[in-house]
Amino acid sequence: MAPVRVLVATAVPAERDAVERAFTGAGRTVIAAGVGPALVAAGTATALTTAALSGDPYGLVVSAGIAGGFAPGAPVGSLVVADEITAADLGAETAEGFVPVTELGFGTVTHRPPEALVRELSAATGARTGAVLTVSTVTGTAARAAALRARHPRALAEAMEGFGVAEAAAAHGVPVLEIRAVSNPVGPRDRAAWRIGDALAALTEAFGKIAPVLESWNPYDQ
Ligand SMILES: O=C(O)c1cccc(C(=O)CC[C@H]2O[C@@H](n3cnc4c(=O)[nH]cnc43)[C@H](O)[C@@H]2O)c1
Repeated sequence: MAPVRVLVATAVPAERDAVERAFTGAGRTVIAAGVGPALVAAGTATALTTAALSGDPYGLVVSAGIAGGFAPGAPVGSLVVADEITAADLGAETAEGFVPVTELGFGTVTHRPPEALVRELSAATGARTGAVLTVSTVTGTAARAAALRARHPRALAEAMEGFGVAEAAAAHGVPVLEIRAVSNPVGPRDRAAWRIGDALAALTEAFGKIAPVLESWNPYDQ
């Protein structure tokens, strides 16, 4: 069986380049589709549609990049593979607190990557597995971090694109993964302390280990 074609969607060129350093070749595409769920969803959907129309569709989509990590589960420098990709701020604020769109009768807030593949990638890379939240606003206070953790006790990391990538993949019936290297703790804002270089190096190392796993992955073995 031929390997599935893989589309990796990152936010910014530095993340794209970090992935491409270890993940290139036939059937592998890495794009920098922009910051935030809407822009990355548009870029991912466009790439998926173009490939499908050309008769060579992708069989797997991966959201990848750096992220904030929730303490103590995901320290700076660690790697996270999502077993759940959840939109954390898609809903309504009410007097009783946040209500997700699903409770308002709309859409979805969670996508689940293929379980067996998540296990294999975690074994190959040493990554932690858990929920990765998608937010439109980077958390900047301890109070917000605590509120997110209270609503999502399984959350290991937050980033800004995973759910957008997953929505585009779901619209095409293609499975999705999210892989994040932690550059900063989720909490009080200290942008100068983000360890971006270390996280990008961890991302490159991870994709070197991920490549052979995806090469031999059978999508019917979910
Ligand atoms: O300035 C640079 O050199 C640089 C290199 C690579 C990436 C960046 C970014 O700023 C990427 C933004 C991207 O990172 C994710 N991210 C990282 N930490 C968090 C966080 O604590 N909360 C939410 N998102 C985070 C996010 O996906 C952004 O798109 C800069």
